[in-house]
Amino acid sequence: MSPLLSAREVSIFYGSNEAVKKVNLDVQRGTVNALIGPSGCGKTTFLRAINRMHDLTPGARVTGHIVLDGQDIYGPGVDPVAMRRRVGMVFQKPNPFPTMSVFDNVVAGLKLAGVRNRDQLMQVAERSLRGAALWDEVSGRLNTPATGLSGGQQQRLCIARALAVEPEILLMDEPTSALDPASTAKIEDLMGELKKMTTIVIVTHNMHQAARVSDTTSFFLVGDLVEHGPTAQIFQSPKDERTEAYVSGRFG
Ligand SMILES: Nc1ncnc2c1ncn2[C@@H]1O[C@H](COP(=O)(O)OP(=O)(O)OP(=O)(O)O)[C@@H](O)[C@H]1O
Repeated sequence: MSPLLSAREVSIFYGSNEAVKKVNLDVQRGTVNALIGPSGCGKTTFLRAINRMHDLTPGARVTGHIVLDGQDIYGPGVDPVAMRRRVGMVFQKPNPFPTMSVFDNVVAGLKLAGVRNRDQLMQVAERSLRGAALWDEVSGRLNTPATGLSGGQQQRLCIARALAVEPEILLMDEPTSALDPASTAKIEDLMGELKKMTTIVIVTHNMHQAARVSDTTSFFLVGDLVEHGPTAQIFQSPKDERTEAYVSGRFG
């Protein structure tokens, strides 16, 4: 099957600084893909390019091609707002809409798209909250403020919010780095279920996490994609000695 996402010769510049250098990467449908590497190597920069977030950063420039399900997202005539609807994003720190209830947070994207039918919104809210393994904890408090949830619950709420609009791909930028170990474990457990619904690209600093949750791993080093392959191979028998040094904890 053709990959869901193909990056071809993708370079990303901040002014004259080339933070990502001619990256080629394929992501298969229904998989979890981890981006690993030391601080400042370009993982987040690459992730954000998949959502055209650099359009909003003054001085940032993306060259090359990122093809999502057959469409070059940087192609002429592509509307970035429409394109971003196909891509979900979960950030490092949970960022629920603070003035909204749990329910309104989950269905915010649908409401923005004009859906008003209460039954339909309820169905989507339940499906998304179940998908994010949060339903049982919040089904009795859907109309209470989202800010009343714990940090881990807020992050799963953000995952539910992303799932509600059925993204083709879900980008997660260190989604557990602000969470305690129990909440982290819950989100890691969730990954296997999430990939039945969508395709995931996750940036993580935590190599154990990458090894636990991902099918493929990409190792970045100062802007280069040094090695990409099945996670077991990257961690147990990497081909490049720099990957070997990193995954065995000798630097980074
Ligand atoms: N908005 C920005 N403006 C200018 N330079 C930036 C910007 N964002 C990132 N950079 C630079 O681009 C390079 C890659 O940064 P990036 O945040 O993508 O790395 P990272 O691998 O995600 O790091 P970390 O693991 O610390 O989050 C770094 O040299 C960083 O300083």
